[in-house]
Amino acid sequence: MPEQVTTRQDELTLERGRVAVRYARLDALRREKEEQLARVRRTGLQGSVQNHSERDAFATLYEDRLAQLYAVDDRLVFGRLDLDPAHADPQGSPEDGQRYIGRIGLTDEERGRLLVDWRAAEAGAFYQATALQRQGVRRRRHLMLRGREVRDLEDEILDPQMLAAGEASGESQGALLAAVTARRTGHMRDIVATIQAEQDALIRGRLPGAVVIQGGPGTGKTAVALHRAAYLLYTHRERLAKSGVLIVGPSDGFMRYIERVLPSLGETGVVMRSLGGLFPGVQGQEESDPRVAEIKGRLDWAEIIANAVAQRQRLIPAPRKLVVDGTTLKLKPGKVRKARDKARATGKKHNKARATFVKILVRELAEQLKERLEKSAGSSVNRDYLLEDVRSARDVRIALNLCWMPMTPQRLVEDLLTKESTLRAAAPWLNDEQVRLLLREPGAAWTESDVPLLDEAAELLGPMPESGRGATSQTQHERNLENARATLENVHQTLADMGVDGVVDAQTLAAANEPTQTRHSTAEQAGQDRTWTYGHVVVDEAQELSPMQWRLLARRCPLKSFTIVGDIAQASTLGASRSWAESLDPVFADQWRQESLTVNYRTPARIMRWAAQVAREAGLQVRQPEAVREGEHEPRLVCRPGERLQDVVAQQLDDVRTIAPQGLAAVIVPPSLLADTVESLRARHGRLVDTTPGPGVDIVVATARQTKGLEFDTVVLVAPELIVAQSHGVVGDLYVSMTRCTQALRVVSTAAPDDLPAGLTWGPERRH
Ligand SMILES: Nc1ncnc2c1ncn2[C@@H]1O[C@H](COP(=O)(O)OP(=O)(O)OP(=O)(O)O)[C@@H](O)[C@H]1O
Repeated sequence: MPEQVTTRQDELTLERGRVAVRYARLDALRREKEEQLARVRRTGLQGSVQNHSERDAFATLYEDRLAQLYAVDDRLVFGRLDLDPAHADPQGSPEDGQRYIGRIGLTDEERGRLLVDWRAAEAGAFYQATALQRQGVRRRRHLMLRGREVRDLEDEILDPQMLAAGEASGESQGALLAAVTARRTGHMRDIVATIQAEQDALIRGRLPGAVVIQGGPGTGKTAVALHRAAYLLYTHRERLAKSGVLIVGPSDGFMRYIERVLPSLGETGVVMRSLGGLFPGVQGQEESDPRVAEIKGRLDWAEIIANAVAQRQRLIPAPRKLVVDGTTLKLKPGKVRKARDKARATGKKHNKARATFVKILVRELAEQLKERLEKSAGSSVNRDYLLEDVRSARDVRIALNLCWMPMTPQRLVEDLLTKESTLRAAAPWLNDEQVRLLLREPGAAWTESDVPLLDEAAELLGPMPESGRGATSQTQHERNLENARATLENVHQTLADMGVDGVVDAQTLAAANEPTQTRHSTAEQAGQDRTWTYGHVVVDEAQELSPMQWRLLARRCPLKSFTIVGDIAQASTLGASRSWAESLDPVFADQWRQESLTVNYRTPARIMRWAAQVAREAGLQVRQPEAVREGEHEPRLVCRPGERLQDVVAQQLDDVRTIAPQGLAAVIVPPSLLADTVESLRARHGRLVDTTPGPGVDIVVATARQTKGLEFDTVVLVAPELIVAQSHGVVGDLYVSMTRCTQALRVVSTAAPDDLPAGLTWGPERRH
């Protein structure tokens, strides 16, 4: 035994030295880039526009590279492959036949390979090789670092000859188990060191087309989706750096939970948005009534919005008198109809087609004016001089606006949702109850289910007519873009000569030249532009999306290159689909494929069995994923009819926190109990309690909906019967809540056991 300990110590010492070499190279590169950046900035503001563009292009490049070099500091290196000679790096590495895998690729001064980026093809074997299919790998070594320090290592021997030579095999579960049992912080961590083979195959899947990844709770769907985004950006950088990748999640809380994963993988160029944030300038809040969300999610809204727009192109029932410069003219119904038909026939959007409508009628009115003036003056008048008089006359403006008003999407949707007659006219098939549910007070905050309606409206209305200033700046923008393109040809050659990697595109550079704007990256520009089309879209918790939300997303990526992850059984919205085909066929026809993930890395098996039982009792078809560990703590149902609910909650929370004293606990409540529970627990625990995870927060109190996608060490789930009732009988929310913990679960209720959702009370060991 002492012999083995010594060997292991030797290996650890060896690896510490080698890892230190890689960090030294990282530090050297940072210094180098910092100096280059400082030098570029020092070049000052003199010179031509072209010089500025070049300087800015270099500066952007160095800044991006520096951000990446700083982002990968934590656990830079995590793996080593020992290879058969035939598979060794042709480029060579300082340690012959050994390949180190890390967050980014690094080479030394002699261009020897110090570190292989985990996304490179040569790193694939680290995740995929098995004893049966070695892919040239003799040994796979996991290096476990904390910060820069190598704390431990773990070997997996795949080559039988090495085993025969006395090397211990090891199943390499240690790194994985350490990762899945680690304390939760409220922020998702990357899984780059322990990606499993079935996950890796999905991460490296091809770019075109739509893939939906179905998996039960905790199977790593979110992790896979994010690592796939990083992989695609690395592998298809030329294409995706210009068009960008959009990542969509269910809520802002969820987006905060995942926001650090991609930067830790060295990627910052993605646009991340919750469903409520997909329309620039609007932050839609959660729709409080699920029935309203369901109605607004129906595909009917494409027709309702189209009707509403068409109804803004009005006819007049009888001739209307208009005074222009003291002369009375007549706006005739037949002429208005003709102008409307012609404007519609242009096929342009409402705000643009309006110009045709106005032009025709102004011309017609000018003709009338000409005739009148000629009659009274007895001499001929040039109609062209009269056009401006007619156009700017107050009566004319009012009359034409009433017929064809330029309109913002916000105004159109606001009118629909606040004026009963407008709503009924656009959607005559809605019944009284539906109309009652939809109507709201003017000025009410936008909700996330309004967002696709606004987008639909924007699609049909088009931008508002541009002011003169806007038009000029558009021309200026085009000029800048042209200039940027010319510059780039020059710059890319210089960069290539210098051996610097990275991409700057013309859009980014053009934005840099626009003095009134702050400089925006591709991601920032994309996020602010509704009509931006992305190269790839990642959708998480996709089972919740309504048909209207899918319609919006399809518009954001006409190439239909999507990674969609979700779990049909976790659906909790009223209109959620019962199958992927129901959701995806209307958008992707047969151009999508389904994959699945089968192993739960979060929830212990003993908790998962209980959750699956509850789901099945409610008629959900759940395929219980195999859990990586059984777990140490039996989940408990604490049913105390007649007691004060908040007392039981407080007591169970204290109890469960002893299991993971440093950990993150969640108290998951039905919406009706949120405020009371926060108040009661704040009175006991003060600032440790909050409604979202954050620094200094040990206890998160939230509804099931708000905890979707998140995870905690321990969970106290309160009043399951109310959670189901307040989701209108849908059991998805309860199922989600039961699967959020990594260690221990308590389900607390003061209702009679018979009133609890089916499946919760089975197994006498759960009654306490
Ligand atoms: N290969 C892995 N190595 C280490 N941890 C992993 C691995 N795969 C998943 N995990 C961890 O398991 C937990 C669950 O992952 P994730 O949130 O991606 O699952 P999910 O399928 O999206 O869950 P849900 O649908 O229940 O929200 C996370 O903490 C994640 O980091």
